[in-house]
Amino acid sequence: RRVSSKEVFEKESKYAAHNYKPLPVALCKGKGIYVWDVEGKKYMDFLSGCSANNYGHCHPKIVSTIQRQVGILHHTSRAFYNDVLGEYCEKITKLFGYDKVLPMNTGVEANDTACKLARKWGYTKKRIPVNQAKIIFCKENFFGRSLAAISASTDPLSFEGFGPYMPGFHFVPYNDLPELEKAFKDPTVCAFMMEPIQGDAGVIVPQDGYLQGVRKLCDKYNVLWIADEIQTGLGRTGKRVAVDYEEVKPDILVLGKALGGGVYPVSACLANDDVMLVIEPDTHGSTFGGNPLGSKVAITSLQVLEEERLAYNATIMGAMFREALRNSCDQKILHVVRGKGLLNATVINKNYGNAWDACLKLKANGVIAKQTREQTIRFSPPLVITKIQMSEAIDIICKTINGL
Ligand SMILES: Cc1ncc(COP(=O)(O)O)c(/C=N/[C@H]2C[C@@H](C(=O)O)C[C@H]2C(=C(F)F)C(F)(F)F)c1O
Repeated sequence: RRVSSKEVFEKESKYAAHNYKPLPVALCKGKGIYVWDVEGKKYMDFLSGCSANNYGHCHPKIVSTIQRQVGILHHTSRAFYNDVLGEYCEKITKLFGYDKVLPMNTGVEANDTACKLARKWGYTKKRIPVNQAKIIFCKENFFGRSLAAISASTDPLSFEGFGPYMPGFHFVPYNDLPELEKAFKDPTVCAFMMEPIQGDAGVIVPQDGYLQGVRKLCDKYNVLWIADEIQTGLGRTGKRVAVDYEEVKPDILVLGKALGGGVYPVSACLANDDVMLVIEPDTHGSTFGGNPLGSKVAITSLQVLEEERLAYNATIMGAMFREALRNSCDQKILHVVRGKGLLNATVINKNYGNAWDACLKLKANGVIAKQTREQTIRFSPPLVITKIQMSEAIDIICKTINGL
């Protein structure tokens, strides 16, 4: 007998920490953009596992890669070499145009690694007095849930009750170059970490030219630019990485989520030798970072991204999505549609209820998505979505929104 949704909800509530309040849907199967719940109901996945499932559920090439490699060699630690890591490092550094990669597992680990690299570079190359290095973050940024990451958060939900906080972390408003320049005047600043589009903040797209402005200011004040592309990277915004929109290169590029094909935690910090080589043997690492199983999956995920031209598909499908919602949804109810590629969000006018209630109604109509803020719904389907599937989803979303 298959378990019921109710039993799934109860068991998880009884035995799992209550660190989330999931949408009440119990999934048991996925294929492409579709998922099924335990009662057999089919949904279109418009969250893509927080943008880890860019390639859709159970992509055949990714599934066969992990099935094959897991039976050959899945973990060695970095105490020894393995025949996959070098191949993966060559592929990812050449694809994104950096000298080297430091392989980690989760997004927050890679961002933490980027901060360690930047501080070490600050002391050895920018001659910042030891333990005085500052890193600048944007208000409303999200880089994970670790103690360092929440020290770089302005969202009480992320940091309240978990102090004391990491010293040397300071804030500027997002999308504000004059404020950023003021902060850079402090010679102890070693880096500026930001998301090219702020995800958790509700898909906040900065003005055109912001990224070029950041690049110029980082050059002028000898500050490392860390771009957190864990959510925006790997085709999600319609480019290989979102910074490609302004043809600028960060000093440290951080990737994660979809890098592991949605089947295995793989994250990465990419940098050139003048930054990367400040880390010497045995001064940083992790048990699973660079393991052959995750590395093999990452090779395949990068292949799929390129072969299936998923960034281009995200551009086309994203434009179709925003166009349709702007034209077919009642503007009284839905007055904002924003994003790039297939990273989009809408804001529901609070006279028509909140985003959570809207997501419950979307679920009833066959689309599952999640709110990021009280009134904001993020829509981020897998990048493999087709025109027919997108038009079907648009019909459901518009019907639901107009019926709020
Ligand atoms: C830009 C960026 N940088 C680093 C990380 C950390 O990566 P991680 O350590 O999780 O692998 C994330 C992770 N984002 C996830 C985590 C999840 C949760 O509730 O924690 C909420 C979710 C999320 C947020 F926050 F915005 C979204 F993707 F749904 F949109 C991220 O988005």
